[in-house]
Amino acid sequence: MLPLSLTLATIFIATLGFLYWYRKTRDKGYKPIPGPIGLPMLGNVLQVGSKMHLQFSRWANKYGEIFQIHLGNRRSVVISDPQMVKEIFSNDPAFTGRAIFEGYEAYTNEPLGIASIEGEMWEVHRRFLLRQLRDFGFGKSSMEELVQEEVKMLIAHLKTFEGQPIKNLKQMLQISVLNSLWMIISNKRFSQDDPAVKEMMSDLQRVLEEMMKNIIVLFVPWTKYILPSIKVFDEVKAKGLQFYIDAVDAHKSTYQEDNLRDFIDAYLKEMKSQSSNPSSMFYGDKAERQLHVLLGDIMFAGNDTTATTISWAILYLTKFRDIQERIQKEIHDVTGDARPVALSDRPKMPYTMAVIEETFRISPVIPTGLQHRAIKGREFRDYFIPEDTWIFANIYHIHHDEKLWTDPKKFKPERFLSEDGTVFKKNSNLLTFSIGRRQCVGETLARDSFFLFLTNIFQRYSITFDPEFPEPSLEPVVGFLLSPQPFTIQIQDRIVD
Ligand code: HEM
Repeated sequence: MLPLSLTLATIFIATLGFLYWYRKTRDKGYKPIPGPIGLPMLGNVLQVGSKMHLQFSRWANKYGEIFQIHLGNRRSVVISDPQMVKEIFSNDPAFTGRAIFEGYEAYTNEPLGIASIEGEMWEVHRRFLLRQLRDFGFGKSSMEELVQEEVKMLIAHLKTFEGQPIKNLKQMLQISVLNSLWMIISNKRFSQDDPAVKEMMSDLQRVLEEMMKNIIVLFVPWTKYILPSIKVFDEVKAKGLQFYIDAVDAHKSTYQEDNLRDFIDAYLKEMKSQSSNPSSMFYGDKAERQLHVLLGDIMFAGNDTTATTISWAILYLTKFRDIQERIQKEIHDVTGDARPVALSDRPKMPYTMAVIEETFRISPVIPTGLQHRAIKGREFRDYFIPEDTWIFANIYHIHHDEKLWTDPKKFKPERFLSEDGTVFKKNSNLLTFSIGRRQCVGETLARDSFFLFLTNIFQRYSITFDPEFPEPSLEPVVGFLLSPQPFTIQIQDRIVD
């Protein structure tokens, strides 16, 4: 327990802080940001509970388009109007910061990578990563070819389970998506049965579970002194880091300037070209450590998010057989089921595109986005957002808001189609990948992978729930991501070889 004097001192400082901010806000004529009252030191953490997206939605219904809470001592604002999210995340660079979580860095006391840093290091690496993903042309393969190769392997692997219950489809998808990412990064893939990749997956799972169990440490850092230590995290972090260090070392020893094989080679080239420029972000040992962490960030951000989203779509199509059959008809009409579905088929497949969009809407896997940090105090519309405030986009709420969607709880792809059902219509209220200056850098890759996996799996197989196992509910499992309940399926081959 904390001594009483420390508790009182903390309450005193928090109260002073609040009064200072309140006076500043009132004196300048800013509108106060409404929100629930919290407890000293913990703020609103206990009210948030384990289903943050649902509590954020309840508060949005009560307080409106912007509300304020405290997560421990972190002042946070939550934006629940899509237009406002676009404005705050797009216009002012002051809102592009990220909170640094001490103790969670890969290299102690050195914020590196891309997803959890800010400032020049972030900006330069974000630009570099976007350029590499956009101009992808390492080795001989295009991005589409790499993903198609993984799709083909997965389809062949699934065939070995025909007539049997398949319990671990999500894990198979995770390995396939991991492979396409790892091919881009490191020109290597793993087999579905590779023990190393299975160990990597289960390590990642352990870290996420541990993080979720100890999530309060992120908001109230002093709780690390009273909670069980985050040992698993440290242990797995060291192992994961070593994996990336080994991959970079292997590339360094086989690097050839005129034969760039993958993302690691492209980064090494940039480092070489900046080797006499100490002010460059690609200079020296620090850049090499940055590369290790960057690789981890890309794998972490890209793998589970994409595989979980595809699992959601497979769950919906298995539950709603009429939608599955309609997709299969569209695939047949376009390809004659005589060749794999390609990205260039998309314009001819409005219904499939609508199913993909509806999955992104109803099951956004990162339901409250990644929080931004105000690097400086700034006016925003009629409000003042002080320095160091966290900013959340209330994505799940926006995607389920009855003011924006009819029957938001229903899986209804038609909402993304023209009235006669022939034209796919985007909807700007969809914020699955967030928006603005920190918007997901992997959106194109994720969308391409989703389309290729989904269409080619359903071209080849019809999927039903295994009758021996209970049908899953559509209620999400809330963890680091919003995931579907585990489900067991059977596949029937639709194509005679
Ligand atoms: C369905 C799949 C995916 C979803 C739903 C998703 C969603 C998101 C969201 C909501 C953010 C936070 C944006 C913000 O802070 O405003 C983000 C950031 C990020 N995503 Fe994705 N993502 C997906 C796939 C991928 C893939 C395949 C990659 C691989 C390249 C990737 C790489 C990243 C990175 C590096 C960031 C951090 C960007 C930054 O901080 O500047 N994501 N993603």
